[in-house]
Amino acid sequence: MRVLVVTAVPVERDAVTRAFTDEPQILDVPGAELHRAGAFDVVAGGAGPASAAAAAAFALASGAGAEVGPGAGAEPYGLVVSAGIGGGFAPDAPVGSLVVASGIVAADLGAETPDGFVPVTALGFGRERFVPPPGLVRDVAAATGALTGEVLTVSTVTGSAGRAAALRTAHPHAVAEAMEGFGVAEAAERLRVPVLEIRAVSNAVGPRDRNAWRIGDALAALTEAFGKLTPVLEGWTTPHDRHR
Ligand SMILES: O=C(O)c1cccc(C(=O)CC[C@H]2O[C@@H](n3cnc4c(=O)[nH]cnc43)[C@H](O)[C@@H]2O)c1
Repeated sequence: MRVLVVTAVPVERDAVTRAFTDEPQILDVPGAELHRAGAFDVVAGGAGPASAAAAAAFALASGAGAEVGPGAGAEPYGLVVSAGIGGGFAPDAPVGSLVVASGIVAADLGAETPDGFVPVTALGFGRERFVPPPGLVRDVAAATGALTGEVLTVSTVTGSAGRAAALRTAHPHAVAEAMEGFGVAEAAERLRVPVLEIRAVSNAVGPRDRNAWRIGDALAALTEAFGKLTPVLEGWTTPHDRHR
């Protein structure tokens, strides 16, 4: 099974491919540059849900997921993974920890009203959550030592204790936030490809302190996690474990 991984920035992409090789094969497909390492095609699609959705959609539609060669079928990608660094909610997800999303949630998609934030579904359209395959989430977490919980997709990085508290009140099962997961999930859903989100925690969600971000440590944790994924994916039986 070929896996598409979507990161925001090139250093995250390279942290993923480094788990397998120092010299990934580079494939230019319309709208995306795929770095191929083993079963993983990795694209740095840009920051934010819109960039991530566009990059994921182009890569998925490119046909690059089709295996070629003797005995191979024309299989599309079997899994899409939104991956990178992220902010962790204290105390559950400390800096340096790894998170696998049990739910991928659009936390700021909706409307502000005098009574507070109203999610898009309460407005009568759209969706606010994708649920990755539960068995795969469990197995990836077990193999990598990751925590599981909801990962919020936000368009604005949280920068205050008040906003962090409000997000946790609205999403009590949230353990992390990042900016791409929901966009990747939207693209994957259109082709009925299962989706995962894996985040290495580089900073705490809360008052902005860019100097405290531990990006190098988080990128190393991401590399280590992807190095442990191959046996998990080889043992995964997709039809029995679909997302909802
Ligand atoms: O400055 C650098 O060297 C650097 C290296 C790697 C990545 C970055 C980024 O800024 C990545 C942005 C990416 O990270 C996610 N992220 C990380 N922390 C948070 C957060 O607290 N809240 C939301 N998103 C976060 C996010 O997915 C960004 O797209 C810089």
